[in-house]
Amino acid sequence: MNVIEIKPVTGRINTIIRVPGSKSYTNRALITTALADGISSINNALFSDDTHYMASCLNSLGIPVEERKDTNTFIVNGKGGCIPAEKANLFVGNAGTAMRFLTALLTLGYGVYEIGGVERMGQRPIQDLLEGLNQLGAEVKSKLDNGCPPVIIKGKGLKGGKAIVNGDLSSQYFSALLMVSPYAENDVTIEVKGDLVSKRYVDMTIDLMGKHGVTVENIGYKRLLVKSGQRYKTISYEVEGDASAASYFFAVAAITGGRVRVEGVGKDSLQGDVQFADVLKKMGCHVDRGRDWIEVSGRALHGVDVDMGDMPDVAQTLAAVAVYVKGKTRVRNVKNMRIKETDRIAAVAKELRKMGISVTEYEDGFEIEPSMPKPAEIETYDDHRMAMSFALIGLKSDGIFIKNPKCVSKTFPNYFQLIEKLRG
Ligand SMILES: O=C(O)C1=C[C@@H](OP(=O)(O)O)[C@@H](O)[C@H](O)C1
Ligand SMILES: C=C(OP(=O)(O)O)C(=O)O
Repeated sequence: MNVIEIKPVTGRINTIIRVPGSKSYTNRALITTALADGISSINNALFSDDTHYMASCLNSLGIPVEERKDTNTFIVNGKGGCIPAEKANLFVGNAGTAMRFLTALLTLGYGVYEIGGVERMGQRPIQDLLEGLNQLGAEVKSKLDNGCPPVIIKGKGLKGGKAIVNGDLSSQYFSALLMVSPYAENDVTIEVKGDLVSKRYVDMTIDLMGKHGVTVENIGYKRLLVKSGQRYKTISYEVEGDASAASYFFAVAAITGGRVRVEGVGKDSLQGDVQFADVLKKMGCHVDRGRDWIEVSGRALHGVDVDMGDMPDVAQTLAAVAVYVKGKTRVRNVKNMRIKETDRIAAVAKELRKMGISVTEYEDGFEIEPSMPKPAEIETYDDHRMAMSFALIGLKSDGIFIKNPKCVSKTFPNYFQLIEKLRG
């Protein structure tokens, strides 16, 4: 495991950058185009661990996915709702979307399938999705009976009907259910028990399904209705830039007092993480938006008290910014950060404390009382977002080292090259 030092920037940063395609849209599109009948292309796709796991699983299932590296395109030869393989043992690393979406996809097959991942994947809950699928007539279970992967799917087609699913852990369960529902024998009604977390990801799913000509009725995130018999049309799909990836560059502007325009994601994006720019605005940054870009300029900043329930993946980015502002920052309503790549609330608190910063940990978030960070070697817990966020702190203070920086390959393989390029 190697370690890199992030050195402070010297001059003022004033730059334009383009971030890779969205992980969430790329992995959704791999599923929906696999279900369409014939050739689709996914352009400006993200090429990273999470999307490679998804693509290689589809290939193992007999659904050909070709990677064109020169153009960041996936060419998918969809099988119209059929899963050619009758047996497969799939590995998805720590890709939550691949695990959840493939579990649902395989209920449409006829065969026996197993999906597993790295050790941490074996601690990330999936029981609510399994119960939802079983209510729709599937036969899926947690192999070790602990509500977590590996999962076993005895494919026999999906009947449809009504499923009542807890909304408080992950929106990915709902995206997974929605994407396969048109291929169920009967109409599907999904009832959300409690309040749904990460709602914007469900909007993204419905939006992409719409691009294929499939409609979903969303009744206030309480009931989701999908008519059976709808079929995904093949598409040539342009993936927009990844808003979570963009957050690190907005934070660069905020922390260093510079100006960064990120191209590839703009004012009409449905990605919840674009709201990170609004949080920075609340802290005192200047924010501009165009059709295909968002620009942040740093100013003197102050702490905020924010609900990040619609953007859990950028709460760590905010933690890095919070170190350099005046006054406390409180992040709320992101309890499910604890079940992601690591327990992200505990990890943020522990690593900031190493730098001498005072942090209060809550069940649903954290509060940071800023002070000048002391030199520290930061543990990243194999969490790409720990590595990417905590590196930002090093752009303004000496002696910040990041352990295992390669873990950024989960969603952003060239992250550190882009950060280095900012120095000009
Ligand atoms: O649907 C998606 O693409 C995602 C949903 C979110 O997960 P939860 O719904 O589990 O919060 C997010 O954290 C993840 O990175 C991607
Ligand atoms: C939580 C994340 O990923 P996933 O749940 O898709 O593994 C993430 O990318 O921050």
